[in-house]
Amino acid sequence: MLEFYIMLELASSLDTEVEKIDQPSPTDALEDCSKGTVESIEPSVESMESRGIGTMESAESESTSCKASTSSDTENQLNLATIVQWRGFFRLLKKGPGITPQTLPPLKPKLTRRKSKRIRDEMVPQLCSALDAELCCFKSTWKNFSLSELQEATNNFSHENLIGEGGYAEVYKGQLKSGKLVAIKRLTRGSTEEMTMDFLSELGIIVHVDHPNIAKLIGYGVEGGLHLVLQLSPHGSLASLLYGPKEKLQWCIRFKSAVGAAEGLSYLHERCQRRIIHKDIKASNILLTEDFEAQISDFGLAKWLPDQWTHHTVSKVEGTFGYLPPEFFMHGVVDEKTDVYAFGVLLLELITGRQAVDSSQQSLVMWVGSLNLYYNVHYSEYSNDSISLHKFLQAKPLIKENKFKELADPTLGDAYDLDQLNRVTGTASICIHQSAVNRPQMSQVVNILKGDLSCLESLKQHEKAVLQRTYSEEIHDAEEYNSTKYLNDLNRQMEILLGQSNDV
Ligand SMILES: Nc1ncnc2c1ncn2[C@@H]1O[C@H](COP(=O)(O)OP(=O)(O)OP(=O)(O)O)[C@@H](O)[C@H]1O
Repeated sequence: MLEFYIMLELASSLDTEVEKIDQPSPTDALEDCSKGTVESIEPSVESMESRGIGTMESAESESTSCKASTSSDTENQLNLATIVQWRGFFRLLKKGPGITPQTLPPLKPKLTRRKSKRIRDEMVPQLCSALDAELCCFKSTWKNFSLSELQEATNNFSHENLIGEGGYAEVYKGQLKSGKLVAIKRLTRGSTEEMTMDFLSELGIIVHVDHPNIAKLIGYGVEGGLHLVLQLSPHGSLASLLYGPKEKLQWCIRFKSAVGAAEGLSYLHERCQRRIIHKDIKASNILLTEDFEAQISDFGLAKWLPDQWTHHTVSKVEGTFGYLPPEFFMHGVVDEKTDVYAFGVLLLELITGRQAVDSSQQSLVMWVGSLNLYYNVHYSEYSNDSISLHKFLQAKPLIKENKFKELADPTLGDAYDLDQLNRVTGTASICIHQSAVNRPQMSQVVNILKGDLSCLESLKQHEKAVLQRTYSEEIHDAEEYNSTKYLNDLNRQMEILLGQSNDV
């Protein structure tokens, strides 16, 4: 009866709500679901500043690789249903403690009205039943923290407890009554709607993941703002260790975190319940546990892709400058290879100790390119006769000219394992391959980093297959698109985007 009343109440504003679906918004998986909940959250947020320069946004519309058409009635019904569901969800979040599986609204992918209607019609019934089952896995252990508990834990969000700041949030170190140390992420930037999207997106993704290399959520708080309570990573992020005032990172920690982050990404892409694309892999989003195990964090921009979608297309530039691949710039294409490219840039950071974009706005990818240090990888140069990484990399100018010293972080001195450095550099080269199809999958990256090179053979076959299709226009374009053009484009995009972000 109550739901019927809310539906009536909402029906009058439905047109407005439906219109909102076409408007730009930052998150995906839970975006539609969260429409209409914004007013009901009422977070008292202190700061509504615009987002950080390092993270960019512009107007968005999204599409998938699938064709689409349907009636708007179905969509209105879906929209209304999800609005009602999310209102209930937020009431529950406020009430706590814990969320039971039955009370949560199902997740569904974001599908814009114009471009993805048919797939929505086809998918929703399947999704609902599949998701109902999945909701049983929802983490009812998450605790709902009151504002006073969070204030007590953080000494009233004191400046001394501030351990991190991102484009969207402030992160405070806290100690719970039990003595447990936590990190409390308080969403502070963007409009109320944007913060809500981020919050829901992060919750909606984290609920599906469980892996040693993914940050762990302990609970949340929706009183006096939106808060995520996470396990504290005592060493902070890779960025804080690589670029902070602390002692320089030893090579063994760099290598361990590269492997750990690769394992976490491989899990997100290939082994968890959903195909999850993180979309914002970067040094500040890789946290380190007590024993320097890497944990991927910050799922505010993450997307999940249904299996039948080859990729997702966005017209909104979101992510972090310096980590975005060419196909994203050119066509707005998002898929696993978006993360693979960003991971390649992260590897370059670990090797060189240089930021993806430095203070003079120079991109690391361009810097390495301009030094002509790339391996310019062609798998065909790898010979099956001798399955050794040395062979695979031997032909490359970097090794030949013994240029490692130019590339490696000078603070490392000679304190690195040459074999590992070889592997990491070779992996970085193939991850930032300008053509997404030639980048490896993350499970292959894990294998190569660990020294198992058997996947190079399948990459080589794949490369051959791609080359055989050179008559197709698309591939022809890709061939034509040489590294000089790529660097020029990257440069141009950087200027455009910096112009954009400076305008924000
Ligand atoms: N669990 C944690 N333990 C320790 N430090 C953390 C934790 N979570 C976040 N931080 C610190 O806070 C910083 C900002 O966190 P986070 O990246 O989640 O915020 P954000 O606003 O979403 O950032 P972004 O601009 O990348 O989207 C991190 O780079 C890290 O230094």
